[in-house]
Amino acid sequence: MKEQLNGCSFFMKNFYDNYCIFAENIKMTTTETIVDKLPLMEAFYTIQGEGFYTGHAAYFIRLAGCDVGCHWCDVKESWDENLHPKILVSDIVSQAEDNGKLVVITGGEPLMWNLDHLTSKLKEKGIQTNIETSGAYELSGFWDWICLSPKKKKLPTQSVYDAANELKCIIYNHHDFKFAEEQAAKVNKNAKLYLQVEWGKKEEMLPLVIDYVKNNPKWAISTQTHKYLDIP
Ligand SMILES: C[S@@+](CC[C@H](N)C(=O)[O-])C[C@H]1O[C@@H](n2cnc3c(N)ncnc32)[C@H](O)[C@@H]1O
Ligand SMILES: Nc1nc2[nH]cc(C(=O)O)c2c(=O)[nH]1
Ligand code: SF4
Ligand SMILES: [Mg+2]
Repeated sequence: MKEQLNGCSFFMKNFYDNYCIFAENIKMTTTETIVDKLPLMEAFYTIQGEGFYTGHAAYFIRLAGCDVGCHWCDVKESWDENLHPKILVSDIVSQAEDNGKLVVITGGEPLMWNLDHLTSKLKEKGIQTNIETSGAYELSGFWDWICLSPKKKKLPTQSVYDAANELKCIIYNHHDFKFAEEQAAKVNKNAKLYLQVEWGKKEEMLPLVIDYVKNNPKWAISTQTHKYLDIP
């Protein structure tokens, strides 16, 4: 019996050691090989124009690639990742270091890529990491602030509903108010709630958004202030 137990614990220890080596290898592969480069459309230092951080200086890193297909998207040039160069994460981070203390990762849909490596390197440099995402892919990365802007065409994953700090719903038509309420019911209860009018529909829809927020004060208005300020 004792021999059997000894054998068993030897087996378990061996299994555990091998598992740790296996897990470490996977970690190394994802960190070093798969995501040492990311498709970058542009990076620019500006003022956050939307949501909770409106008005704060921020360095925007716009990763390329998106398959969600919003017909009113204001950055369709980002959709095809093949049109943009793959840049070393170390170079993206060193550029960010020269441009303030807050980075916003956007796109395209940034969560198409595993963002663990990029965000851990930014955090190592003491930079705050915020993300703008539709939530259509599983959450990766280490975040100080997550802005979830859900889209009907490709709904968010549970991982993003659970971790979001703000929910920013775009109002293009009347049905979008209903969709916004459905999304508010799915996001974690601490998330701040914003309605943002679709830029091309603001003359028609902004008065409705203003009335809606006055009648439903759990919501606040987010406007694309950078477009009024005529900055990037
Ligand atoms: C270009 S998207 C990139 C990040 C991510 N794909 C997403 O949709 O959240 C950045 C933000 O702009 C919003 N947005 C895009 N086009 C817009 C438009 N025409 N009017 C208002 N907001 C818009 C998105 O909903 C999102 O909150
Ligand atoms: N100034 C400024 N603020 C922004 N907030 C979210 C943006 C985005 O495109 O993700 C954006 C942007 O493109 N410019
Ligand atoms: S998910 Fe974001 S980047 Fe993709 S089409 Fe919609 S607004 Fe544009
Ligand atoms: Mg924008």
